[in-house]
Formats: sequence, C-alpha cells, structure tokens
Amino acid sequence: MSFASKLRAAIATNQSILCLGLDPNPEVMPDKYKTRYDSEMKSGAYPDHAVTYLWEWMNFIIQSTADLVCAYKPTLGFYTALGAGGLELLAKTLAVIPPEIPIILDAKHTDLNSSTVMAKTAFEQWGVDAITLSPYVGQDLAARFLMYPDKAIFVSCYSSNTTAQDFQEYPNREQPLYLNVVQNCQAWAGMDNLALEIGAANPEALAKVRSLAPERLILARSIWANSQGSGQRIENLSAILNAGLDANGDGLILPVNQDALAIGEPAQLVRSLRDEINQAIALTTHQRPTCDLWMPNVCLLDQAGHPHANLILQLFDIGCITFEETVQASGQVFPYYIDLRRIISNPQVFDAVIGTYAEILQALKFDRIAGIPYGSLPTASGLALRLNFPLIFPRKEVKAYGARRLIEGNYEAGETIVVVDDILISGKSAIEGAQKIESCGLKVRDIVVFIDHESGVCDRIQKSGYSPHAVLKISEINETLYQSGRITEKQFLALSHS
Ligand SMILES: O=P(O)(O)OC[C@H]1O[C@H](OP(=O)(O)OP(=O)(O)O)[C@H](O)[C@@H]1O
Ligand SMILES: O=C(O)c1cc(=O)[nH]c(=O)[nH]1
Repeated sequence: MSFASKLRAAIATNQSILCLGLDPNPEVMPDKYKTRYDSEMKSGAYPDHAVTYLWEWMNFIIQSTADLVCAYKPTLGFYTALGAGGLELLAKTLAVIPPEIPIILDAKHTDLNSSTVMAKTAFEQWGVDAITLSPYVGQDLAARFLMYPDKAIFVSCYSSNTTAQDFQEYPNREQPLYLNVVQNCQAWAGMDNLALEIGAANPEALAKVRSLAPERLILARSIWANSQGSGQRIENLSAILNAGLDANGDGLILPVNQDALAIGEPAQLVRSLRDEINQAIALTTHQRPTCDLWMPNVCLLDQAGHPHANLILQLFDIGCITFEETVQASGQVFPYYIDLRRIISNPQVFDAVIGTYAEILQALKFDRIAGIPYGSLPTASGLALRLNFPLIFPRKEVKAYGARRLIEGNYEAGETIVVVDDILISGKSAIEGAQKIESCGLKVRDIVVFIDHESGVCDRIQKSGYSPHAVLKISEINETLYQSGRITEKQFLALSHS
C-alpha cells in the first residue's frame, strides 16, 4: 500500500493526526529503563546491552500507542549516534511497528552522492514509507527518492530554531527563502509523494506555507515549544490548526510532545492529546465559512521551462496521463492513456484549459463553435460561454426517436464552424465530426485541440482540407513531465514512441 493510502487509512482508523517520534534518546529515558541503562553503561563492559533497554522502551511505546497515532517517526540521528548497536535497534524497532501504520524516517538527508543508496536502504531494506529531506541540494536529490512511486518525501522547508531565521527569512520577510522552497519543491512531485515539514512553533510561518500549498500534506514540528500550561496549549493548538489545516479541515499531521516519551505510561497522554486535537479540529472547522473559495494547488516550475509547464503538471497530478496498456479507438494498444475527460472535475484546471483554447480561437474567424462528443462537449460549452459564441455539436449516433437531428443546436446553412476536440490521435473523430457538420451545409476551416499526439496526425487533418491548431504537442508534455521528475525514463520513452 502506498504511503498516502496508508496514512489516510491510519488517520481514519485511529481517528488521529498524531505522529509519534521514536527517538531513543538516553537523556529523556523513563527511570524504569534508565537506571539499568546507566549501570550497564557505567560498567563499560557490554555497551550493546545498554541498547537493549532502549529497545524495551521503544517497543513499549509502540505497543502502547499503535491505536492512537497515524504515523511513527524515528529520527535516524538518534540511532546512528548509538553506533552499530543503534542500527540494529532501528531495525528491531521498525520490525515491531504494525504494518498499517506508516513510518516516516526523519533523516533530513542532504547528500546527493549517497542519496541513491540511502533511498534503497530506507525504502527497500528498512521498508519505511517516507523520509524527510533537506531541500537545498534541489530536485536532483529528491528525484532519487521519488523513483519509488509508493513512497513519499517530506521536504524540510522551515525550522523553528531561532538561528535558522538568518537564512530562512533571507532576503526579507516579504519574499523569504523558505517560501521560495515551498513554492518550487511542489513542482517535483504530486500530492501523494511530496509533503512539507514545517517547524511551527510560530503559526505565522505555517499559515504562509499553507497559503502557498493549499492541498499539500504538512507535518508540523515543534508546536509544543511555547506551551507552558494547558490553557496556553489549547490556545496554541487552535492557532496551529487554523494556520495549518487545509480547506477541508485535513492535510496536517502534528507531533506528540516529547513528554510522552519521557513518562513511563505514554498511552494516557497520547490519548488525551489526540482527543484534545480532535475537539479543536471540530471547533476550528465548524467556525470556518461553509462556502470557501476553491484555491488551486500551486505547482511552479522554472520560468524558463514550457509556458504551460504548470498546467501540464496539474494535468498529470489529476490523473490525465496514466501508464498502463490501453486499447485506443483505433484498436492499437499504447502503454499509456491520455484522459482529458477528467479536467472537468477540477474547476481551476478546467478554467486554465479553456483559457488556452480561447487564445487560439480568438485569432480565428468563425460563426459558431462545435464540440466533438462526448469528451469535448464540456470544453466547447465553456468556450461558447467565455467567448460568447453560439454552440452546436454533431451527434455521435443519431437517435431513433425525438427530433433525430445529426447536429444539435441552431445554425444557418453557409456559416463557418470551428471544431473543438480534446486530442488528435488518428484524427478520425475530429475529421468525421467536421464532415458531419459540412454535410449539413456548414463550412469547417479550423480544428482546435488541446493535444496534438503528433506522428503525422496534423498532416492527415490538412489533407482532409482542415487547418489543425493545438495548445500542446505530446512531446512538449513528455519533456516537461520528465524534466520535472514526474515520470521515469521508461515512461518518458514510452510516450516518446507514441
Ligand atoms: O483522433 P482519434 O483517433 O479519433 O482519437 C481521439 C478521440 O478519441 C477520444 O474520444 P473517444 O472516441 O474516446 O470518445 P468520447 O469522447 O466519447 O470518450 C477523444 O476524445 C478524441 O475525440
Ligand atoms: O481513443 C483513443 O485513441 C484515445 C483517446 C483519448 O482520449 N486518449 C488516448 O490516449 N487515446
């Protein structure tokens, strides 16, 4: 199961957005383990035995909280700091985490050279579901981890540490570096594979991140740093939730405060924290306006890329391009499918797509717009409304009852019609649609599509007497997806041989 599905299931089953850090830090070890640990360490004879007490402690925490949290987050540094025994401890700890609870390895990995092997060890050997990464090596680092489609990365975007402000807030508070990181890293992968990690002792930074990443999963850190008494904790919690929850009241995971680890019986503390958070979420979402403005997810690529790069990524993210063997209308089997029919369920993408067609249509001369059923009827309707032109459409099949019209809508013979379709593969649908329209005494000059699948289809359209226009070529889409790390080389090659 993928990280994203596992996390959703764990949140639903345990009714919890709590992520518990599994950090075998001897400094905060409860007394019942610490006394034995210290005496073993003092004896100096068997330091590996001392690790046994850390293991007992970690195991106890997991057994006590597995029905109360949505994820576990071991911090790699605590394990490596213990030497060889620490890595054994990590393996043993991971092995007792129930498989339905996702594991986020807090590695803050930052070295490009070791990233391929780190990804292999973390995801294949240790079997963790997600890993935290430092952003500053850039997309190349992330790409090594994103080769695993069922796994996820958490990009560490903001630290609560005071001295980190010198870098994060550079060059000024209006356009700080960390918001640049948030904006840019979202182009590296879709929602299920890339989340953000934010130190949120101060909810202001969290709110800014949320406004730039309205739909991303955010792991908030250090949220308990400024909470002394319970009143202050509830106040802070409410501010964190207001700042960090997405428009649906989701998209946020919160840490368990480290006190839970230091006390001998963590279950009670984690349970009451979970319940407190759930109550606060209910209150926060209840107070929000019921009719919210729908905000797009921002996913920016380098401005030097394709002018429609962001739209291409969004199309990919909403599932318009899938890689599985699919029979085409022509009977051929392709190793992918382009399903532009999904656009209509995402108002922001739909609007952007209509805008790109509109730019082309505005330069053409015509009296009416015709959409090719069924896939292109919503788009043609959107264009008719946006450009204020009348709409018609040729039926796929003529009905044996009712008006039995081949062309629906009103028109006058001799008028010029612009044909709108979503994709040209063989060109058959668009050409046949245009011919139906012409058979009713209308003229068709231009055929406008969103995607030209290339391989000579535009020549075929021209040979049939029409002028083809496309917003995008399949090769441009392929290049952008590959450059952004959305698709693998194998998928790139599959689309290149289209
Ligand atoms: O260039 P072509 O080889 O004709 O392929 C492209 C056509 O195929 C799809 O429609 P489809 O036949 O799947 O029908 P639908 O729009 O009703 O889903 C698509 O919407 C195009 O109209
Ligand atoms: O029928 C096809 O050939 C076809 C249609 C479509 O919308 N997308 C695609 O990849 N193929």
